[in-house]
Amino acid sequence: MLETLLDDPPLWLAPALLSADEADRLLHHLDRVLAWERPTLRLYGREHPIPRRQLWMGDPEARYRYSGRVFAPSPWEPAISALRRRLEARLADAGIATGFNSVLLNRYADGEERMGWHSDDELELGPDPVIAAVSLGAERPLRFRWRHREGPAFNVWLPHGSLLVMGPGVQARLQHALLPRRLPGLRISLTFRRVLAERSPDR
Ligand SMILES: O=C(O)CCC(=O)C(=O)O
Ligand SMILES: [Fe+2]
Repeated sequence: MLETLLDDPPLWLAPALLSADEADRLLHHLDRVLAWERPTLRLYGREHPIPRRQLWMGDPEARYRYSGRVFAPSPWEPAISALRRRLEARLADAGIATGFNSVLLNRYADGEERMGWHSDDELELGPDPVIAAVSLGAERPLRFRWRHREGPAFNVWLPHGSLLVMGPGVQARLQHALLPRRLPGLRISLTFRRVLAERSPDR
């Protein structure tokens, strides 16, 4: 069920949170119904469209800062609320407390679309966040590297319908990226988070 990929800090994978049928249906549903956005990032005074599409969703108070801007989340879409309940139940069974109140959805049209190196270590996530990532569509590797070169970089391949859990310490000690690859096919990921209201930006 939950395989341990790394002990310290903990990284867990459930290769089949969803059945292939459920994952297919959810992929096409989300692709069709969501109002996907392609915001721009400001880098050295120039605006660059991000190399993927995305959408923030969550409770109204779960405001989020991203690239110097504050986002108010879209309201929960029913299929995503259902997925949240299901993965929270699965994690509770494994003794992992969550309380997710927001999710970042990422849509990669093909292998060219990507996300660069980062840690999800924004202040509003608190010091040791647990982040749960559901993957749908094309199987691609999430690449990890140690911030202080404690070990070699490694790939985690994320199958259609899988759940990857980044436990306490993963953001502090590692970075991750979805690098471009010559792979065809749409991929959507959902990264569930808990934004702490008292740390949430108020503008
Ligand atoms: O698409 C992925 O699997 C990675 C997404 C990610 O790192 C994020 O949403 O912060
Ligand atoms: Fe991330």
